[in-house]
Amino acid sequence: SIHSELQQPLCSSFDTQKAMARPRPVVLSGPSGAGKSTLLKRLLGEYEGVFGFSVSHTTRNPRPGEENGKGLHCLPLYLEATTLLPLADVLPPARDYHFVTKEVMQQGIGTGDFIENAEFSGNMYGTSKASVQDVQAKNLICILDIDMQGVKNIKKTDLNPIYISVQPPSMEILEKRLRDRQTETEESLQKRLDAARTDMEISNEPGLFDIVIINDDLEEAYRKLKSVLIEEIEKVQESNKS
Ligand SMILES: Nc1ncnc2c1ncn2[C@@H]1O[C@H](COP(=O)(O)OP(=O)(O)OP(=O)(O)O)[C@@H](O)[C@H]1O
Ligand SMILES: Nc1nc2c(ncn2[C@@H]2O[C@H](COP(=O)(O)O)[C@@H](O)[C@H]2O)c(=O)[nH]1
Repeated sequence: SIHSELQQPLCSSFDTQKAMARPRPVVLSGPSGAGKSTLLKRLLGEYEGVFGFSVSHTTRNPRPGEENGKGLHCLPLYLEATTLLPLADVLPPARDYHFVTKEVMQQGIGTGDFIENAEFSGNMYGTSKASVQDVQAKNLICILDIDMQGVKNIKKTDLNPIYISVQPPSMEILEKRLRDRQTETEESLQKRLDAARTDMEISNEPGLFDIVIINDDLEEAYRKLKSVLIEEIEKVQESNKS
């Protein structure tokens, strides 16, 4: 059961004074394949000791190289050690989860262990209270990489994150990226593309996101991501000095 991981009270009941001092979390959303993990990998690499990734729970099967509960990294590590190429830059980033059964997930939802949960492409996903608390306890900027249902549910909490949407330049390019990533079956790919169409439409709803970043040129998208986060980054860097 995930219940044992959750000893502390939830973020929605955090002490207000402490919450004021805590860095604002970041919600990163957008279609599967838009490039969220790619951008996050760079961000976490450039700013060590500033961000912490909220490790979600999911009922989907792990992809090759994905491990239980580690966060965000590049794969495969053994290859990185044996090559001169900067593989971290050319391989897709692996984003880890707590991989659990449906029963465990449902039990956790039932006992109120999740801030939000959603069904996406036939699998369950959720952000546990503990995953956010673990990061916030270290005074780091907590990053939640979640789908649109998650965004809407987080809006009902008092987490008060910065909301960022990462969008592909077009459906055609998204499909190509997802196919080239070689992580999905045809069925899963079609489900993700269906969800992407809705996501692309909704993302421009006024007030939903603080910024919508079109990830066409990666450098440009990364520059925009940094610019929206720099104030919060500098606050954490300042407080790390003291
Ligand atoms: N600007 C870009 N130009 C070309 N390819 C890109 C760009 N950004 C990301 N990619 C590639 O597109 C694929 C999807 O990116 P990534 O895995 O980061 O998406 P994601 O949004 O995290 O997807 P998911 O939600 O399924 O985890 C990867 O293979 C990545 O290398
Ligand atoms: N609502 C939530 N959505 C989540 C969570 N963790 C991941 N996700 C989203 O799921 C899709 C697919 O992810 P993948 O790893 O299977 O490609 C993607 O859009 C993620 O943002 C979560 O805890 N809650």
